[in-house]
Amino acid sequence: MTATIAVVGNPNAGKTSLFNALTGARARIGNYPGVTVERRAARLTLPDGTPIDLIDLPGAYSLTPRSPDEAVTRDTILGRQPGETQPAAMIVVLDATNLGNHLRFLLELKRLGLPMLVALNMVDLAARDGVTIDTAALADYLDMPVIETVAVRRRGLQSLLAEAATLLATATPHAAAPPEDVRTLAREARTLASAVTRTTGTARRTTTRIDRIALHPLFGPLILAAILFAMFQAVFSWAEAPMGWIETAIAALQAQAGAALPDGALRSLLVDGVLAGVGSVIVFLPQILILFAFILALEQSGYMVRAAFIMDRLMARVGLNGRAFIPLLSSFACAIPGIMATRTIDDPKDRLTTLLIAPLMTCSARLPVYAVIIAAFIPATKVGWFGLQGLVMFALYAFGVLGALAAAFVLRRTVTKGPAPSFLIEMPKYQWPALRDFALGLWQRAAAFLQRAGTVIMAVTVALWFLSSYPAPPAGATQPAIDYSIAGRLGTALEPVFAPIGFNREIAIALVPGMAAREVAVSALGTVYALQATADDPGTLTERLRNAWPLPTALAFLAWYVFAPQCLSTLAVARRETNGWRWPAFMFAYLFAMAYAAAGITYWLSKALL
Ligand SMILES: Nc1nc2c(ncn2[C@@H]2O[C@H](COP(=O)(O)OP(=O)(O)OP(=O)(O)O)[C@@H](O)[C@H]2O)c(=O)[nH]1
Ligand SMILES: [Mg+2]
Repeated sequence: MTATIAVVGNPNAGKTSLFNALTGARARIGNYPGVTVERRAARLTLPDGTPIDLIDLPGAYSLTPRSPDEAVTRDTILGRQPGETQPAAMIVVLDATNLGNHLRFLLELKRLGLPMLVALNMVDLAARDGVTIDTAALADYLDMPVIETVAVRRRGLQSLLAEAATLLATATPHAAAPPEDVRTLAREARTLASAVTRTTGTARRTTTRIDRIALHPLFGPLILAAILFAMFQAVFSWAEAPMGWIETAIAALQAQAGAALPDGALRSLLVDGVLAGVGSVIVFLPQILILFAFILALEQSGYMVRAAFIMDRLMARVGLNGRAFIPLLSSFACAIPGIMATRTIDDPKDRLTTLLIAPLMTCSARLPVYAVIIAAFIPATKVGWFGLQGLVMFALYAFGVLGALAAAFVLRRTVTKGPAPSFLIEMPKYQWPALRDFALGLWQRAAAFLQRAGTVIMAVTVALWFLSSYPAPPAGATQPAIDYSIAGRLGTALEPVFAPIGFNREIAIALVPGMAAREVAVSALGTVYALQATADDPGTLTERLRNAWPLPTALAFLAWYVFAPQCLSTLAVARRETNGWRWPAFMFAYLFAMAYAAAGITYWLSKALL
């Protein structure tokens, strides 16, 4: 059997960066504690030819877990994970700039008696801070190899692997020592750290200086608001040109396919189904990339945790702590990693609340929905310095956040009642995002988006095209063809449910496949309206919507999507994370009620006012 080596250490020490560098894996990294929440393994060959399985683990402070992710780490190290044996050895990753704290966990691990070696990581940042470490003395004291590494620059990896090979070949496990009191270990760690560390006066100066402004009680929140605001303005203004190119390309493809194929079902499937549907989603790639670029920069620079800290006071008002802010901010990308990130929250009720409100954060799949409607109904004028479209987008995100806070407020007083949790989190050091990781992260998101467009969205769109085209209308039919189709009838059946909130039959049709993925609502509208269009109408989806929907309907549709309970994958992940259908069912129900109410209120109010 292949031996396993576990990569262990405190949160944010650079374990996953090291794991990626050693195995070529592409696991998520970020400059804040709690990025990795699951174990992950990859095969690797040591210099002497031995194959091993390297296991990346969630960061932990000790073998006494405080949250579900730390429990995974303990169970893996102790060999308690079902179907797994204890690792043959451990690579303990230490942050060279934070030895005093990180050595404590190492000293605790050492008592287990497993062969160990130390990756003294982030020595580049230590040097920046004027910190040097006497590696030989540290190795001597600990009685194990200590190798300096810079995981993000792939420095020290060869020596690390060579030592790992020697360790596996020669070391025999010691007898385990009984666990030691935490305080004794902490004292030993601090003494050891100061004995091997030389500091010139500049330590952590940069970070402290930036934090004096970034965490300032007045400037802090202003800076955070400005960053988020700039993000939404950028999503609109920077993406405009590339979106135009993609639109032109798709229109050209449609024209070519239309000219090349004879009039009939195949042409309609390709032009009105696949190209109109999938094309209407792909157009949003530039916007999604800009959004992700901002989120990645926030995650990797170290600002994310500051944002959580600034938000803590507001979060406390609704009964959550700042810790919850990180999963919630990740949910701007997608609720699924957001929900998984709640594993780092120690208090179960706090965790459940965060998990239940995560879908209210506007995920990137909702961006196309918002953008289509905004482009169709909100004029591209300027309000002062800002574009009106960007402002509306910002407002929609803000409504999502306010909805989440309101939901948390109510939940914490009813179903997830419990004591107010305290907020304790380590502030990471600021640093520029590593270009390679940044580019890779962006590429992964783009690939995932295009893959969804090519699989789920394409499949659902094609299915919808069939349902909207068949049965074909009888000869001499007077009504539009879609009236006779299965989807048309389904839409007509659902219409009464949605008519009170201003939704028409086409929206009712689009909402059903939109459960698969939220963007599908856009591709579905693209297909449904393309099928309804007459042959000599070359309009885009935007133009078609503008003609077909009154403004109150469009606004109600936006309001619906702020709260929409859709996306089956989110419900499935909620089921997995809460071990049952009870909470996902609750989540669906309360989100549906909120969406319905919000859309209804928006519809009737705007109808009365406009
Ligand atoms: N300058 C520098 N940055 C590093 C080094 N290793 C990792 N980083 C950065 O440190 C941050 C944390 O890296 P991760 O690999 O996600 O840390 P982790 O230990 O897996 O963190 P958790 O999964 O949260 O426990 C990232 O922003 C990395 O880019 C290093 O040697 N030098
Ligand atoms: Mg990690």
